[in-house]
Amino acid sequence: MNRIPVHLITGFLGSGKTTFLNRFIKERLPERILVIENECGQTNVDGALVMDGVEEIIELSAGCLCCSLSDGLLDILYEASKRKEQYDRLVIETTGIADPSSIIQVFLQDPRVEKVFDLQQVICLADASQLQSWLDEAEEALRQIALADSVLINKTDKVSDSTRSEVESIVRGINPHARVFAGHNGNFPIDEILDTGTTKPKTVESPQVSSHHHHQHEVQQHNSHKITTFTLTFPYPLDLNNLSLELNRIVNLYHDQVYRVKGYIAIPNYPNRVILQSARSTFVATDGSPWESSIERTGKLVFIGRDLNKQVFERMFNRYMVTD
Ligand SMILES: Nc1nc2c(ncn2[C@@H]2O[C@H](COP(=O)(O)OP(=O)(O)OP(=O)(O)O)[C@@H](O)[C@H]2O)c(=O)[nH]1
Repeated sequence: MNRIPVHLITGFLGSGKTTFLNRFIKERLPERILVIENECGQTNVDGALVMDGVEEIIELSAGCLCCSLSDGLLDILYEASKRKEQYDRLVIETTGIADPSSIIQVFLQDPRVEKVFDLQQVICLADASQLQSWLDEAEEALRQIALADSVLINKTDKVSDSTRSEVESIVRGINPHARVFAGHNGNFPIDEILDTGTTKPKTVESPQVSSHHHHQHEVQQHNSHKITTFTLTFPYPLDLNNLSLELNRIVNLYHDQVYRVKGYIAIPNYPNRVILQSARSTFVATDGSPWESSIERTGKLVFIGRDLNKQVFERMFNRYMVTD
């Protein structure tokens, strides 16, 4: 069954989420896009703007997501899933102060949701003129960048070229795995953005490190923000049955430190890549694209978190490598 593609739009207050969303909707016409707005309190000025150009407006009685974010979202998604013939895509716009991991979790954890919806991208808008100060003030701004598949640096018309490149390097420092685009008034290449994400070959799935370079991983640390991100690569398939216990252990032990893990692995005698991911909660394994016969069955997992020691994780995972 074809699942509904879902795109999560995050970004700090006033960064241009709604402006981008409006462009997105116009560009994807005649697709029907269901928009879920996560506005605290007011429902909602943005809603009217966003619906402009959408063929069908679906009223969801479950109401606004508000502050009990994930619970509200689940109800809304259950309701939206009953009417899935009425739209082609789902876009969720979060409030500026949301920590996206709780929303990502909902898509990974709930089997009823997972069956119908496919969270394909986390897209983060960043205001080029404000990002530095938001990062200094708010942990959520940092997480939004850290967890994004694409970061759209918006409002470049308001800054000099040098500020713009400074902002770009801050973003890349926090999240070296994201694709970074710069632009203004929400004007960004939608098709390229839709080609990023955990399940997209161009980003996580494409083995950028060849299997001949075993264990040469990058370790990136953005010093002022202490976000650590590193990639583990596995030259061989992994024993998923036994690894699962280890994954549960990671979730329990490192709950406060590991924000996001995403990537794919090979498991012995299985024809497809297995996509593994977690957002501060249970790991979820789903079916990925088939292994082409000419390609070695390797794996790659990206970790994003705070003060993580890569070697610890490397040792944990390497125990489950199946080398024969
Ligand atoms: N100068 C300039 N203004 C912009 C740009 N993009 C958006 N704006 C304006 O910035 C303001 C905020 O844009 P929104 O799209 O509402 O931002 P948002 O992230 O949805 O805002 P919240 O929902 O309040 O967090 C609006 O007045 C937009 O017209 C841009 O690239 N340049």
